[in-house]
Amino acid sequence: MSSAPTVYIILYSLYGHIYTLAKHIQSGLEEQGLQVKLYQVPETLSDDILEKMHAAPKLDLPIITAEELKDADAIVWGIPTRFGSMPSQMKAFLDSTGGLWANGTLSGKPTSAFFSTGSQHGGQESTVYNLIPYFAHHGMLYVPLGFANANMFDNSEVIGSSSWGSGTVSGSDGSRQVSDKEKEIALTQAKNFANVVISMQKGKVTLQQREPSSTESSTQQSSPVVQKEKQVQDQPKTDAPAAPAKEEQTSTKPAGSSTPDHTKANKVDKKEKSPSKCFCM
Ligand SMILES: Cc1cc2nc3c(=O)[nH]c(=O)nc-3n(C[C@H](O)[C@H](O)[C@H](O)COP(=O)(O)O)c2cc1C
Repeated sequence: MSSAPTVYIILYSLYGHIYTLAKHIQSGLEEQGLQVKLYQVPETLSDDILEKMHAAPKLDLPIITAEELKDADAIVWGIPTRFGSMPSQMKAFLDSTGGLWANGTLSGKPTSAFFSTGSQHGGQESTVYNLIPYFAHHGMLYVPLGFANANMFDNSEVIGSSSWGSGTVSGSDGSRQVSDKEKEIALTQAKNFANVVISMQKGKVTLQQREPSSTESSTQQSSPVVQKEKQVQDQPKTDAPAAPAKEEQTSTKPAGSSTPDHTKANKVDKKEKSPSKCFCM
């Protein structure tokens, strides 16, 4: 693991504000020596509807697929607010990551996010609340911004951002552009996030050097589905049938006996052997 970590910035941007912020996040990450790839999530609205919404021309960015996420060392999400929440385009993409969840593919990857709202109090913070469950379920490591930039204490003008991530305020008609202070906050977020990603990479290398065979298990936890399957595979196979439940009830085994209770073990065994069904691909 000698090359620089690769960060994916994955965004949805209808009027360009998130894209502008993304370019600053990208600069901040690259300044710290990271490789960055920008992607947009698939559009779910028809051209007809997009025209009625006065959407800007589609961004010239590759469209991300869930499968591609496995190649990212870290992921930063760019999210414009919709009714205090994330847009359905972003949610639809995140909902397509069930297969990755089942395999624990994203577990342990650092992640962060930045936001855009039309108004100052339009829900940058509530938007992130809808995002964090996805990170938690995947086992991703969410890195917030904190109050890491002095502009966040400046109340003399409208400034987007919160402790959860940098942000901009586009104005209700989209005419306000990302301000210099918001750009500075985005840069701070990117640099701090880059430091986390770099530190984690160094930690992984150190672990690899110490215990080469166990790096995988010590740095990345597999998902419950994978663990459950492994548990079933690892269980000793026995041809002995489970003892009848009646026997367990009438057992006269003395208290404190060190003899293993096979009756009980067999009962658990039987239960565990019915593999869980996964709702994902
Ligand atoms: C359907 C819809 C719902 C929106 N809901 C909100 C909202 O709840 N709060 C808010 O401040 N802005 C809201 N906006 C404004 C967008 O957040 C704003 O256009 C966006 O952040 C601009 O980012 P972009 O230029 O990257 O598309 C909404 C816009 C649309 C189209």
